Amino acid sequence: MSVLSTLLSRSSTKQIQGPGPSEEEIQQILATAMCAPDHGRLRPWRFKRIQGDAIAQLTDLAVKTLEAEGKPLNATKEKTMRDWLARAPLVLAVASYVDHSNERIPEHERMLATGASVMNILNAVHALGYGAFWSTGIGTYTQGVPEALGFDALEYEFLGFVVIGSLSEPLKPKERPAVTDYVSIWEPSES
Ligand SMILES: Cc1cc2nc3c(=O)[nH]c(=O)nc-3n(C[C@H](O)[C@H](O)[C@H](O)COP(=O)(O)O)c2cc1C
Repeated sequence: MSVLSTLLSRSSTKQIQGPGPSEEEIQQILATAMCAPDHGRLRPWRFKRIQGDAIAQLTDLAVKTLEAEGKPLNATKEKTMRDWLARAPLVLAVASYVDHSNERIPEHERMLATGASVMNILNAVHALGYGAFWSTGIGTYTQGVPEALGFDALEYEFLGFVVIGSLSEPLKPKERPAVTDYVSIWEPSES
């Protein structure tokens, strides 16, 4: 597949299963994250690899923390999340390092760089024939889950999880919006 066909055919999926990418493939996927655009070379992206038994522990942690912080999942949502994560061979937790000492580059630019690094990951996962889904569920918006992963809220903006695995069914082509609905040509006024 050409690079452009890869970019144009990517879509997010939760229809995944084991096995996950090999260690060599994981290194290739993560290397693409390091190629994201990055104002000031701040390298704000941070990832934690969560694999094997640690995924079940993350799932329990998310359920318990959401409950303890007054945002419990209902039974259906809990089951859906548990079933999905039980099939996942690899989860990446994503955070952006805030670096309060740097006043030159606004924080939103660091978050954009981290977002771009995740986009590279999603595309690399797809290029290698795997599936992925970026989620800000799984207790992302709690205090306890990011903290347990080592992403203290004072230093990091926690941006959720990328759940990765082999496709359990082929990706369905997805209808995408027309470019013209979102892009126009600027015509400067003559005055
Ligand atoms: C930062 C971020 C967080 C997201 N969190 C969720 C989420 O918690 N739940 C969800 O259903 N989709 C979430 N999405 C959307 C999916 O990851 C996915 O992009 C969406 O289903 C559209 O699929 P596509 O990537 O094939 O266009 C999130 C997307 C982004 C960029």
